[in-house]
Amino acid sequence: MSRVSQPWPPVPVEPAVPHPKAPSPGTELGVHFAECFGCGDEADAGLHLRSTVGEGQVVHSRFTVTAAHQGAPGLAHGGLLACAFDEALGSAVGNLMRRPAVTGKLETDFRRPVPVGSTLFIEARLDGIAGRKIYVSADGHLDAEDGPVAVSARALFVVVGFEHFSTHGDPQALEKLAEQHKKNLQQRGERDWEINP
Ligand SMILES: CCCCCCCCCCCCCCCC(=O)SCCNC(=O)CCNC(=O)[C@H](O)C(C)(C)COP(=O)(O)OP(=O)(O)OC[C@H]1O[C@@H](n2cnc3c(N)ncnc32)[C@H](O)[C@@H]1OP(=O)(O)O
Repeated sequence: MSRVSQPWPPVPVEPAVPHPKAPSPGTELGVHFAECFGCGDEADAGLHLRSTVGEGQVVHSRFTVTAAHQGAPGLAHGGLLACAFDEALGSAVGNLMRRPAVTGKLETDFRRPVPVGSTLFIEARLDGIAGRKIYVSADGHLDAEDGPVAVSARALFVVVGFEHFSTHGDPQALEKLAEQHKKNLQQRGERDWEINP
């Protein structure tokens, strides 16, 4: 099987213009939900991924691979790396577009092994939007922002209504998420999001 990839985005798109109230470059984004496996500080074995807004339509994320993330001895599990990209890409979509969206499709290219103890620096970017479909991609650099690319990913996020989470998820935990979001905005001196942006 070759690494030659299909055109991306796979359909004609409009530029994915960040929301006028999107956090500005340099903003540390904080945890979006304390129990989130990707970023939550209450998820002990989680990835504890941290993200910062970059220039343009980019979010920079990073996480350090621990023994809890192993597949083969001393090496990160590929599924966990995919999880990190899901989180990093979702963070770019949620924070820059300020629209609730879920992952519809996520593909990963694993190019180099990622050892325990290494830090992956993930640069995620918005590639375009077509109706409710938001296309994003990311590269994960080993141990430095300009380190060798170990993993790349592409994903489609689909914009959903808030009822997606209240209908299918845990409404009580959803309140916790809303509180966390408010706290993050207050810490950044910003106002709350609009439900209908
Ligand atoms: C608000 C402020 C935020 C503030 C700041 C928050 C920060 C926030 C950080 C979050 C960071 C966490 C990031 C983790 C994010 C997850 O991990 S989300 C969890 C994993 N994903 C899921 O559970 C989704 C499960 N799937 C579903 O619920 C439904 O299939 C979907 C994706 C909502 C789509 O269903 P639907 O709404 O009925 O829409 P549907 O017509 O089927 O699809 C819409 C379009 O997408 C296309 N499509 C859908 N799936 C696919 C696919 N797999 N392949 C190709 N095309 C597809 C369809 O063909 C269709 O295209 P068009 O016909 O419009 O051209």
